[in-house]
This record gives sequence, C-alpha cells and structure tokens, in this order.
Amino acid sequence: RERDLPPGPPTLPLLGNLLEFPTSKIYIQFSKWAKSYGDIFSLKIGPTTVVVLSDPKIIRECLDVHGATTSSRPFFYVNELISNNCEIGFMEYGPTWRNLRRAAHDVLSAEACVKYIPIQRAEAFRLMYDLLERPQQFTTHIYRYAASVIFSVIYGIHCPEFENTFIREFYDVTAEFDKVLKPGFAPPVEWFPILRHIPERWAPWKRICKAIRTQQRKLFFTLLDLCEENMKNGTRNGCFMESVIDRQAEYSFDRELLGYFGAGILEGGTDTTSVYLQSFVGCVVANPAIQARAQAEIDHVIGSKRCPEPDDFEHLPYLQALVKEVHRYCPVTPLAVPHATIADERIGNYVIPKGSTIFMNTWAINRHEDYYDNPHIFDPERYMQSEFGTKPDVDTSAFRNDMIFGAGRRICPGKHLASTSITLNAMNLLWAFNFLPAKDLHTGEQKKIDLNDAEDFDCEIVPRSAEKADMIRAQFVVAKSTFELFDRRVPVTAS
Ligand code: HEM
Repeated sequence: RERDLPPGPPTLPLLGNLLEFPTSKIYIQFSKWAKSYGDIFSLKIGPTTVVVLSDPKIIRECLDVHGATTSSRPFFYVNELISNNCEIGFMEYGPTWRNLRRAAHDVLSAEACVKYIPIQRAEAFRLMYDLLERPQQFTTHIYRYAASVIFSVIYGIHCPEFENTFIREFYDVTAEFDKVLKPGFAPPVEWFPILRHIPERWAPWKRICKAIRTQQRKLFFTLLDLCEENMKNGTRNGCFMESVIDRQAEYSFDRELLGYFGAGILEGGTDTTSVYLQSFVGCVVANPAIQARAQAEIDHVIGSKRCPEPDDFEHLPYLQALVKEVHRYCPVTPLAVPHATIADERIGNYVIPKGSTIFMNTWAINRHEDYYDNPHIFDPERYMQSEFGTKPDVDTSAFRNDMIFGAGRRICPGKHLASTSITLNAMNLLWAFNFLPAKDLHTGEQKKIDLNDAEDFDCEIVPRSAEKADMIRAQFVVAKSTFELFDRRVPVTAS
C-alpha cells in the first residue's frame, strides 16, 4: 500500500487484498473493515486501488466536491465483451457519457417526469388489479409494473402481462447479465490484464458473455427498429425514443448508442424499483403493528370512498417515514455503483491515485450506531423525530434524502421517476390490501421473513374490503384508456 493511501487491511505481495475480497454481500465485509480502518479505507487488489467511503461528509467531499475527477466508472472487461461499453451506467466519464447523460436528463428530469404520472398511475392500478386477481405471483406483478412504466415512457410500449411481452425477454436477459456481474464469475481480468488473452475454448465465461451480447442486441435493436418503423409509418405515440431519434445529431448518437441508450435506462430502472417495492412489502409483512399504523393514517386521510391520489402522500407523515425506513433498512444498492478516478485526487491527508475504484458504502452509514439509535431495528418512528432519522446530536449537514440514489455527477438520473413509483404504490398497496405472513403448509405456522434478504419471501395479500376491491376493478377499466396510447401492435416477442 502506497504511503499516501488511506489505511486498510494488511496486504500480500503482488495479490494485495485479493484473496480476502468478498464475493457476496460485499457491503457487510466493507462495513467490518470500516470499523477497523475508518470511514475512508483502502484495499489493494493486485496493482490497483479500491477506496471505500462510509461517511456522508467524506462522500460529499470526494464524490460531490471533487466530482470532476471522481465520476468515472471502473473498467469492467466483461461489460466490454457484452456491450462494448456503450451503456450509460458502466461508461467511463467523457464526452460520450455526457451526451447519454444529457438525453437521460431530458427524459427523466423532475419536469419531464410530471408527464409520466398518468402512466404510472394507470400501471399502479393495474398492479393492484393483478394483486387482487392473482396475489400469489406478487413479485412478478411488481416486476411487470416497474418494467412496463419504463417500456411505455421510453419505447411507447405498454406490457399488460409478464409473459408473452418484451418484459419476459428483458427479464431473462437481465438475469443472465446479473450473473456475470457478480464477483468471481470471471477471473480477475481487470486487475491482471494478461488473463484477458485466455482463449475462448478454455474460458467458458467468454462464451457466456458472447451469448448474452447476442441476446441483448436482438432485444434492444428490435425495440429501436419498432420505434423507427412507427415513425416512418406515421404512427408516433410521443414516446421518448422518438424524440431521441429526431435529435440524434444533437446528442451525437450513432446507431449503437441509440440502441444502448434505451437499454441503459431500462436496466437502471427496472430491477431497482421492483426490488424496493418487494422490500417494502417484506417490511410491512414482518412488522404488522407498523403496517396497521400506516393503514390507520391512510384511512384517516384518504378513507375508503376513493382511491389514493398522488397529492395525498404529502399528508401522510408516517407513511413517508415508513418509505424512508425501508430505504435505510433495505437499501436497493447498498454500495451504490462504484465510481472511478481519472486523476490523482487529494482527500484530506490522503491521495487517491488515478484509476482507483471508489465505493460509497450506504449500508454502513445506514447501520451506523453513531448516527442511529438501534440501527438494526426496523422502526419508521425515527423519521418522525428528525428528517434523516438520526439521533438528536448528529451533525446531518452532509446527509441527503437522496443518498440512496448515489452521489456526484453520476447520481441516479431516474430518482424522480423512481420516487413517484414508490410513493404511489406505497399508498395504494396499504390502502387496498392487508399483507400477512404466509403459512407453512405442513406446520401451519407463519413463515418468518429475513429483512436482510427481503426479495425472496411468500406472503398472503388480502383486499381490505369488498368495496375497495370493486373500486380497483372500476379504476382498472378507466386506466385502459391511458394504456391504449401505449398498446402498440408489436410482435409478441423479439425472437
Ligand atoms: C429505487 C429505485 C432506484 C435506486 C435505489 C437507484 C439507485 C441508483 C444508484 C445508486 C445509481 C448509481 C449512482 C452513482 O454512481 O453514484 C444509479 C444509477 C443509475 N440509475 Fe438508478 N436507481 C433507481 C431507479 C432508477 C430508475 C427508475 C431509472 C430510470 C428510469 C434509473 C436509471 C439509472 C441510470 C441510467 C443510472 C446510471 C447513471 C450514470 O452512470 O450516469 N434508476 N441508480
């Protein structure tokens, strides 16, 4: 470890900390190291440097204030094989990323997102309807919701079902892609570049990457072709991809970037939103008293004679606290997405060298005893006491409500769309349903939910009254007029 680097665990010659680098739940080990080595510590992986930040002030200094040098992404060879580094989320800092980011801002800014509220509302009614009709498949319904909103906004394609639409295809290819992103899928080719030359016949992971590339391109470019065809045929429906195609020269997009632009937005927004909503459900199932309190508040403000409206959320302080607590307790991206430096950068007494990878450990902050009382307990009440849920004497000058969306120039461009999806559905779901633990078929006992893994669980979803069930069915019929605009006549799948 170079002298100016932040401290960290002892290193081995040549390998550095490679052998102790975790391959799953990395944030847990990072949080343990933060306790031993501090809120800014470093790891050596071969010749390269990894820096982990676990304090809001250091994050602000490093990723916001010094954003000009800390806003790149680490080079990821597997991603080069799959998308040739054309996707916004993985792309290194530079003019191409800036153009993609400008387009992402044009589609996802707070002002632009106001236009999508009708789509999100209609989809949220469909989600309630689906949960009413087929409650057992709730994770599929939630995933469909998140994907269909983005398919509608970007490509003008509403997907009424999970199966037999582009969503199934997108889901399959994303699941494959997620596997290759996991540490340990490929040898450490980023850190030991010589390993990139292993011939394909001895490197099955290279063949898998190629197959994913083919599958992804087929889907992404079919979507682009469809959009172009509709424009040629005079059947535009105002989706964002039409305006990107119109302004292709202004964004300096070639056809590759056109295809991967929409893909990057889909990939950034689908899993994240759906994982949050699943965690939300998991948290209320595991905490019936909290669920009941949020429902009592909703009943008081909204009642049972009408469905929730977007503006209701601001009158529901306990539900707001619950939404924040789910973000704190089950962060969708506990380590955000790693940044990388494009020049040496001095942070306090340390120098982070050019080419370092920087992780922002949101999980460690969220579970820090210095900031939160009983951080390992799920309790929205903390956010009723203070804006950031912290203990009374904590200096919160560097805390932000959108910390969960990352930091600096790479902060999530989809945060407004995501927040609307979250607030609309949080209100709807608790207004409409009781969420109960599933029962073990053999013992009849209620199954426990592990909130540290709240993506994979069963639960029972029961409408709170026959009156509300009727209202959902009626609203679903009304929502169809919004869907019609996006009910494109498209082939059932891209294949
Ligand atoms: C609960 C929902 C979401 C969470 C927690 C989330 C979180 C994040 C985080 C932590 C990052 C990395 C920020 C950084 O590097 O500092 C990110 C990037 C990104 N997100 Fe989100 N996100 C969510 C929803 C969305 C949605 C709905 C969209 C699009 C519709 C989206 C699109 C993107 C894109 C395109 C990037 C890459 C930005 C870049 O590298 O410049 N996200 N998100």
